[in-house]
Amino acid sequence: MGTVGGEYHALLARHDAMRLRRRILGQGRAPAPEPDTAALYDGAADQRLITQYLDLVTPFADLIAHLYDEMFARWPCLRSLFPASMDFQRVHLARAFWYLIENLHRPAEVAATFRQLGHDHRKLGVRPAHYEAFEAALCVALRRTAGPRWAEAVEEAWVRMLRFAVASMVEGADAALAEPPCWQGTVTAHERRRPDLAVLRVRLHEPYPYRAGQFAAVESPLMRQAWRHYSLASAPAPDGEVAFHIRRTGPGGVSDALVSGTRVGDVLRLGPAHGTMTLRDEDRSRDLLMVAGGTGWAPIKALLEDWAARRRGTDGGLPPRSAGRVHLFVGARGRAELYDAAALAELAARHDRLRVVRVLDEDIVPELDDPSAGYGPLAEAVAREGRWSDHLAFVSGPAAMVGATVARLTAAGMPADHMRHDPVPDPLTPPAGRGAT
Ligand SMILES: NC(=O)C1=CN([C@@H]2O[C@H](COP(=O)(O)OP(=O)(O)OC[C@H]3O[C@@H](n4cnc5c(N)ncnc54)[C@H](O)[C@@H]3O)[C@@H](O)[C@H]2O)C=CC1
Repeated sequence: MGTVGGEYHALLARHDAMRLRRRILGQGRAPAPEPDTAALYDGAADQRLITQYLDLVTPFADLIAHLYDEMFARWPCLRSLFPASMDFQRVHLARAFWYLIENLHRPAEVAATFRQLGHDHRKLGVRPAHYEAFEAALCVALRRTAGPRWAEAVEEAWVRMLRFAVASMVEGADAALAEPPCWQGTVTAHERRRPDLAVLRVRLHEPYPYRAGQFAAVESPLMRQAWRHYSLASAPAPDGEVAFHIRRTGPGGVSDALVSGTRVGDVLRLGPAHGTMTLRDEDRSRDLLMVAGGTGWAPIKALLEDWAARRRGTDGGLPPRSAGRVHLFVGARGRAELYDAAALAELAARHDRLRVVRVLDEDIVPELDDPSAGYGPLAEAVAREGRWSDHLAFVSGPAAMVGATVARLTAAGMPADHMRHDPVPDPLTPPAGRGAT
């Protein structure tokens, strides 16, 4: 298989192109009916069996260590598909196991999640044969971790669960055959706005499909196969440039590489864009509430650009119509942390229907006798400032801030379908910017 570098990916690209060609040429023939794997799988039965014996293999740290040891010992060439540091990978796999086991009684939902994961995994260069190696290593690791009380029937349940997830991943990857597994982009600007924060502009080499408010996995050339999620901080633009707001959370991680080690001219790789925190055509005349904490401002900025383009009718969608108002709350711990103040001021000056409220932690005096004071200052300021139940809300920032704001808005009568935010916590993928070291 060689390395995960250019040659291997070029080979995969040729293989995908051949499969796509065969698919297109075969289009005249009636496609074979797809079996509905989710409807055929009795996930609830496997869930019961796996759960009954779960204490033998949890916490998953040992199981996962044995699994990777076994896999890399038997197939050393697979090591190059993984990043140098496996820490994040281990956490990610433990999350995936927990998600699977807890949701196996809802196979359709699990299948949808894993189809998306399969789509996203194309960028790693993963092929179906790799999943077979993973399965063999998992069986060895289960036996080694569980010891003599392990039962064959439980292992079979684990294998069925894994094959179900893998079948969904392969389906997701196949459905995306017409698009590149990842996109390359050259850094055209790198502005250090704070010692720990940079704003990057990246020009994609090929058209990159995404919508304002979405996020994508990003890889730095300094840390191959270590991908972290960040929001696209600008709406799609004709010049093919995108922006990212990256905060370094510690030394030696991907965010550190992007903030401290990246220069103009470097080439980054992006995975496909995901996320449902987007504006839709039917939202254009609605009043919007936008709440951004810290670098959670990145997708909100993209959404505002999208909103402004829709108002002007330059988004290529429906003709312009009288837009609703936008109330934007931007939270930061202190004045020095407001890293995009000039852009905020410019937006506020340009749009009469946009009202901007900056909320600084240090300006807020907590009310000690308020039972909800623990919710945090930004959420409190939002709740204090108005009645929002008729608005459509977009909330982005630290998970605790998003949770607190959503709780406040819900308590004030805002229905769940009036609020858009990335999942908190996300079942499988750490959301944009999270786990960024
Ligand atoms: N970089 C990106 O593209 C994106 C990043 N994010 C997430 O946004 C977060 C941004 O972090 P920072 O910039 O360090 O924000 P921060 O820690 O400086 O806080 C920003 C705001 O959130 C509030 N806040 C912080 N912790 C809170 C808590 N426990 N409860 C209630 N409110 C709280 C603060 O009061 C402040 O107003 C990260 O968790 C990141 O994962 C989200 C979307 C995109």
